Amino acid sequence: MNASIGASQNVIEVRGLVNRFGAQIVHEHLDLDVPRGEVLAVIGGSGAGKSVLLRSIIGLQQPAAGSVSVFDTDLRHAAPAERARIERRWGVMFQDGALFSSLTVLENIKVPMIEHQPLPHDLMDEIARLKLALVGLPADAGHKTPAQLSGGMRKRAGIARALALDPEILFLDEPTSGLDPLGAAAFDELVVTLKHSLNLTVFLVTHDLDSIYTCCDRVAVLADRHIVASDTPDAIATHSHPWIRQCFGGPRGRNAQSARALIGQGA
Ligand SMILES: Nc1ncnc2c1ncn2[C@@H]1O[C@H](COP(=O)(O)OP(=O)(O)OP(=O)(O)O)[C@@H](O)[C@H]1O
Repeated sequence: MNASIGASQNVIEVRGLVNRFGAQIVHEHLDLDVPRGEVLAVIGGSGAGKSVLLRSIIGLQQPAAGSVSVFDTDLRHAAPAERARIERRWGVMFQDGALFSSLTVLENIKVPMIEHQPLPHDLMDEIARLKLALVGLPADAGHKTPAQLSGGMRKRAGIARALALDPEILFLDEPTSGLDPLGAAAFDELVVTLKHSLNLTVFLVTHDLDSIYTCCDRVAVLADRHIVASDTPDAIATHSHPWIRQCFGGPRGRNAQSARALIGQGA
C-alpha cells in the first residue's frame, strides 16, 4: 500500500493475523481496524493474546501469517528508513513503564528524542519539562529516578516518554494495573484529556472495566484466538459470547456499570 494515499480513516489495520509459539496458536486469522481518533480497548482473558497483538502491531512480534498496516503502510515490507519514520509516529507505554532505572525522569523522556530527533540539549530539556507537565507530574519529579516515584507517577512518566515525539497513536499496555481505584480513575481521566488535547488515537490493552466505561469509544474482545466482538462498551456489555457474559455479568462488570450510571446522574 502507498503511504501517500492516506485515504483510509483507519490508522491500524490487522488482517488474517496468525501468531503461534511452538504448538500453541495464540491468534488465528484475527482482523482488527482502529480508526483515527478512537480510544480502543482490547480486552480478553489472561493469556488470550492481547499483549502479543500489541507487539505484533508495533513490530516486536513477527507474525506467522497475516498483515499489519499502520498509517497505510505494511511494516513487513517497509524499507528501514520508512519504518523508522512510521515508528516515530507512535508512542508506547509498556505495563511496568519500562523506564531506565539509572536515568532521571527527564533523561528518560529525552531518550526517544536523542534516538530519533536530536535537538540542542536546552530545547530537549524544555520539551521534556513540557511533557512532564502535560501528564500532570510536578516539576521536581523530573529530577528523580523511577525508583523514587510512586507506581502511579511512574506510569505517568512512562506516558510522558511515550509522548516525547508528539505521536499520533499511543499504545498503552494495562496502564491502570497495580494502581488503587483513585489512581486508576485519575489515569483514565488523563487518557481522555490527552485524546482531546493531542488528537490521539489510543490502543489500550486493559482488564479494567472502569477504564472501558470512562475513556473508551470502542471495545474489541479477544477470545477464541480472534476478535469475537467489537463495539461500544454498552453494546459489548450485552453481547452473548460466554466470556463477555462472564466478564460483564460478574461483580466487577456490575460495579463498573453502576459507577457509570452514577456518573451519568452527576453523582
Ligand atoms: N515470547 C513468547 N514465547 C512463548 N510464548 C509466549 C511468548 N509471548 C507470549 N506467549 C504466550 O502467548 C499467550 C498470550 O500472551 P499475552 O501476553 O499476549 O496474553 P495477554 O492476553 O496479554 O495476557 P495477560 O492479560 O495475562 O497479560 C500466552 O499463553 C503466553 O504464554
